[in-house]
Amino acid sequence: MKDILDAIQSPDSTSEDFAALPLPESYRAITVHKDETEMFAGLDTRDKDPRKSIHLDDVPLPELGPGEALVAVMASSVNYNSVWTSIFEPLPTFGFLERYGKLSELTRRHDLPYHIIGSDLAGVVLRTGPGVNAWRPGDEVVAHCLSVELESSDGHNDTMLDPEQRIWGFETNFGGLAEIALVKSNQLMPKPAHLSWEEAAAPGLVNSTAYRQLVSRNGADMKQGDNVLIWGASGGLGSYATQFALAGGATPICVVSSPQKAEICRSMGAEAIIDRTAEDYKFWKDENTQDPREWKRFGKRIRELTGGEDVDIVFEHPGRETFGASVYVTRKGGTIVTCASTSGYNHEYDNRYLWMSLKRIIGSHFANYREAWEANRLIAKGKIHPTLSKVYALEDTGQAAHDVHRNLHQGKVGVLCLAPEEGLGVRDEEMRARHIDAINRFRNI
Ligand SMILES: C/C=C/C(=O)SCCNC(=O)CCNC(=O)[C@H](O)C(C)(C)COP(=O)(O)OP(=O)(O)OC[C@H]1O[C@@H](n2cnc3c(N)ncnc32)[C@H](O)[C@@H]1OP(=O)(O)O
Ligand SMILES: NC(=O)C1=CN([C@@H]2O[C@H](COP(=O)(O)OP(=O)(O)OC[C@H]3O[C@@H](n4cnc5c(N)ncnc54)[C@H](OP(=O)(O)O)[C@@H]3O)[C@@H](O)[C@H]2O)C=CC1
Repeated sequence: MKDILDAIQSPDSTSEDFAALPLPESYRAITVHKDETEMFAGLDTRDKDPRKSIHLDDVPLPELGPGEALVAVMASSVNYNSVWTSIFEPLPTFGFLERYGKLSELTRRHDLPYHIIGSDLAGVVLRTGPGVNAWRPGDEVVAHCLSVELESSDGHNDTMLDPEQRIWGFETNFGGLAEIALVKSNQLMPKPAHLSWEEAAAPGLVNSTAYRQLVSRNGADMKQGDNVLIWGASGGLGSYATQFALAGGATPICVVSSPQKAEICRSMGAEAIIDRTAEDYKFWKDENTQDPREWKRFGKRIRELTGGEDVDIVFEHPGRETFGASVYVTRKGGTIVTCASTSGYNHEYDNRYLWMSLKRIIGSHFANYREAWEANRLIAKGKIHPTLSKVYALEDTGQAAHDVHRNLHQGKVGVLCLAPEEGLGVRDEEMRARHIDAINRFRNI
């Protein structure tokens, strides 16, 4: 592993040097264990502690197949899907690996008693399998997390519709929270040159998801002048949705839960901000009953902030707790676009406000390769910036996931894998200098 790291850090290394490097038989990886999926049985979601289920193991290097690449991972990031994996909710991910393992001789590699998790990476290609022409050993890359087979016609207009669509490092094995990752080569994209490894690894999953959900024609198809209500506007998804709204000429109405988070949104350029804690919205009277008067109070507050307008788009992901309010406050003909249900997946809303006002609910999930590429291109051009706040060592991934689970973080949380320290991997210092304040906006807050 030391030779790999030396090659990555030497400016003189060529593609041939990387191709000639011997690969280790094993590597360090963040895992959950199949024999521990019941460890939190009976506990409330909040009390399930990722620090107990997340392990740092030495694992054997997987065999490289056609169309695949082995990547030396310099840095990764914590996504909420790794929180779900680590608390075995809503399902243990081993069922996904078992199902994938049944698909073919090659996919059987994924069905193991341990799951190497993580759906982001920035690093360097070490080897490519047969049939890979677009990438070579030595290429500096980031990886998006869409894994598809594309053997069915269904996925050929939009690869997210492939029946064998999976999220790498969640529904497949050999994810990014490790020293080496196995990806399909059509997950690879160029690493933005002005960013360090950990900065480059931070946007991937959430930036691509927010791009499809908000900007793409497959999502809400946001246009100039739209009012966009963004839940968790300084969180993983929300910090990119806020940037997309501002960059696209829309008006974000940012919902956050503290003055500090409100300040972060303000520093991104947002003006309309709602602190849901300070304003104490209680959309549910009890576990089964919502309070439409609270939806209305929330809607009035939005109108105050917009000069009397309702929102064209709601960027939804909290789910059960907020969904009734989200449907209510959307303007006539507007769109609620949802990609998650953090607070519960059985949503309830008053359907009269949907059909009578001709609103639409759109389901959105990650992004196809083109959408992920376009989202990454915006990062590479310095039009959208990473929202990295804190960086952990690989062995502290459990603590990092715990922070995200408990909503103690801002923006994105990074993890150093092979990178020995923060700040390495910047290839375009001049461009970096132009954007340094925006790049550092979330750091250490
Ligand atoms: C990028 C980051 C993303 C995120 O962070 S997202 C947040 C994290 N992700 C999640 O929380 C999602 C986790 N996944 C799940 O909870 C489950 O994954 C799903 C609920 C999405 C699906 O559950 P399942 O049991 O895998 O799917 P079924 O479709 O219910 O399949 C079970 C059997 O039911 C059959 N079936 C499906 N649709 C129908 C139908 N319309 N009529 C009759 N049968 C149907 C299937 O074929 C299959 O059958 P057979 O077991 O024999 O293969
Ligand atoms: N389908 C897909 O492709 C994707 C789905 N996801 C899912 O989206 C969800 C959010 O992910 P991500 O943004 O990375 O997570 P984060 O935890 O980084 O951010 C979410 C933010 O939402 C806000 N929030 C959380 N719970 C509630 C609630 N009950 N009511 C109102 N606001 C709430 C919080 O902000 P505050 O406290 O400031 O209000 C929180 O910071 C997760 O469930 C994740 O699995 C994520 C990426 C892709």
